[in-house]
Amino acid sequence: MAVTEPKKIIIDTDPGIDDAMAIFVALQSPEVEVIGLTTIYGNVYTTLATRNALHLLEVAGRTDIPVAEGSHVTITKGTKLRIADFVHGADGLGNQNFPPPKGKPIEQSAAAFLVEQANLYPGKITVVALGPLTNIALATQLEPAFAKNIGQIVLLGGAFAVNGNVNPAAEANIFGDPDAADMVFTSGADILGVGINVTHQVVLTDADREKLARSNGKFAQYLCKILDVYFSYHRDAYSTKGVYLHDPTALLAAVNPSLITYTEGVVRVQTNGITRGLTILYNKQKRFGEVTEWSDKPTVKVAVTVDAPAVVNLVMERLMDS
Ligand SMILES: O=c1[nH]cnc2c1ncn2[C@@H]1O[C@H](CO)[C@@H](O)[C@H]1O
Repeated sequence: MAVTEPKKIIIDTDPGIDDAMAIFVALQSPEVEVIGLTTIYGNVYTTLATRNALHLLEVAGRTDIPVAEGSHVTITKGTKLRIADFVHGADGLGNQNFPPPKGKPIEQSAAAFLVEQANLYPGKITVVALGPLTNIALATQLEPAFAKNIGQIVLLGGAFAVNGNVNPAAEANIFGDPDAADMVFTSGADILGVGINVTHQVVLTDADREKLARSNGKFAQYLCKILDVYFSYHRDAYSTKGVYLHDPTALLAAVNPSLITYTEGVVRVQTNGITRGLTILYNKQKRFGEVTEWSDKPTVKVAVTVDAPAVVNLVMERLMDS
């Protein structure tokens, strides 16, 4: 029997409670091999994202996985960042005051690590991007062949034909660095965008959390501790009975593409004005008579539907079986 090699993935992350969940699910997924974490601002500042990434790997007993620290500023060197500590707690991990990690990030920057790995394993690496897209955009600037060399980029970002979660126009990861997002979407890489139009269908309920709490799984137990802040944010902000599994859904779309369906088209990102961060997919159903900002740009995949019960089940199973 032919044994299929696990898919090599690099998770670009801003941990973050749902990031922690996605990282743990990835470590429990035999279909993939996590070859590195790269860090970015978003849910927390980049320095704290690095600290949390190292901490999560220590919790998992996987300090063999390198962490490369990413950018502290946007692709246009912007320093006024929007940090979602009100979603994840001031420490990004549910205000638990975890001790500082013992480990350190590698010397290489996130962008340099991404470029190096894509060159080492051309066409073989999947980047799962769970935060603003600055590091990926930097990688395309550092190495013009990056878009060609990287296997796939599965990114959590955008709100396709629905309201955003920062404001009615914009989703948080795209809003974090719209210029970088537009560069990545038009880079020519094989991209699958998973937006909140899809992830808002994937809800972990109170009953699911109680089931996690009753299990002996190491990751399930850890997550139950940090999930409180995430649940109370959702109770205040939405009328959903539970929390959205944004990052785990994007991760599982990379692990098992049959969990989602997608459409194809050209995505551009609004980079200024009141709709800064808006993602617009041109679905190619109309042949426009004139040249538009979408003309002659590379096509990407955008997720349309998700098997939400299957995603929730997989997340639960893998966290409980740890
Ligand atoms: O309401 C929100 N504002 C800002 N960020 C959010 C909100 N809800 C979730 N996230 C975070 O942003 C990504 C999804 O857009 C997820 O990583 C999630 O943790």
